[in-house]
Amino acid sequence: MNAKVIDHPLIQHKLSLIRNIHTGTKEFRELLEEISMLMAFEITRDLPLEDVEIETPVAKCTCKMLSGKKLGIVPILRAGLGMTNGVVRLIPAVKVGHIGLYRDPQTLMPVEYYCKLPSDVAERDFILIDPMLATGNSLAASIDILKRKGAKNIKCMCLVASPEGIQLINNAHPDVDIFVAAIDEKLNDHGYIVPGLGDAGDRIFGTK
Ligand SMILES: O=P(O)(O)OC[C@H]1O[C@H](OP(=O)(O)OP(=O)(O)O)[C@H](O)[C@@H]1O
Ligand SMILES: O=c1cc[nH]c(=O)[nH]1
Ligand SMILES: [Mg+2]
Repeated sequence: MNAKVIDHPLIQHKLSLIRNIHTGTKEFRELLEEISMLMAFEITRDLPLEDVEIETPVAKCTCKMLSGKKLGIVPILRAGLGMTNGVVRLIPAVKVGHIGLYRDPQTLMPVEYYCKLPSDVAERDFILIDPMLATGNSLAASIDILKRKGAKNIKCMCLVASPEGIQLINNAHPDVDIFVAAIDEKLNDHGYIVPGLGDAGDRIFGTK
């Protein structure tokens, strides 16, 4: 299974606060941004480094810096926006694409309404961002879009996943690694993750 649970205590603590029905919009947003930053720290741990010569106030030395690998992040609208700033704060020069999808409540299938990606998709490694991986249909469709445009190296960053969603991505896109803060128990009859955190988009933007 290409799913890794990032079980750092700080992430787990903040996730529990986020799940709480009594956590309001302001706190929800702040916590989600903090968790995103912590998750991005782990997801980027294999970024390549190169040697550079640096002169400190004391001596010259050989140090490590990022080798300049081209990276892009792609939040899936709307809820993915809630995890974007945390990553951008960690990687300030990262290019940001957007894929707009909403899940039809009857069919649970994604409906695409927007797509704007960096022009050099084929040259970049991507992190797709969406807090909720429920049926997996939205994430699978987004991976399809990125691959059709030429992306070859895609990772996914989700806050909470269902076992069903992870299975679907593994079957459809076995080359794609998924990083999550938690794998919950199941989906309910309406395709919501149980226990989950409710509707992530509504909780981030205060629309319900
Ligand atoms: O795995 P799935 O079954 O496809 O469900 C997950 C999708 O549902 C939510 O978005 P939603 O459709 O509510 O749109 P929103 O972000 O605009 O609220 C969530 O942010 C995912 O994109
Ligand atoms: O539990 C879920 C499932 C889909 N979308 C959400 O925001 N939450
Ligand atoms: Mg929603």
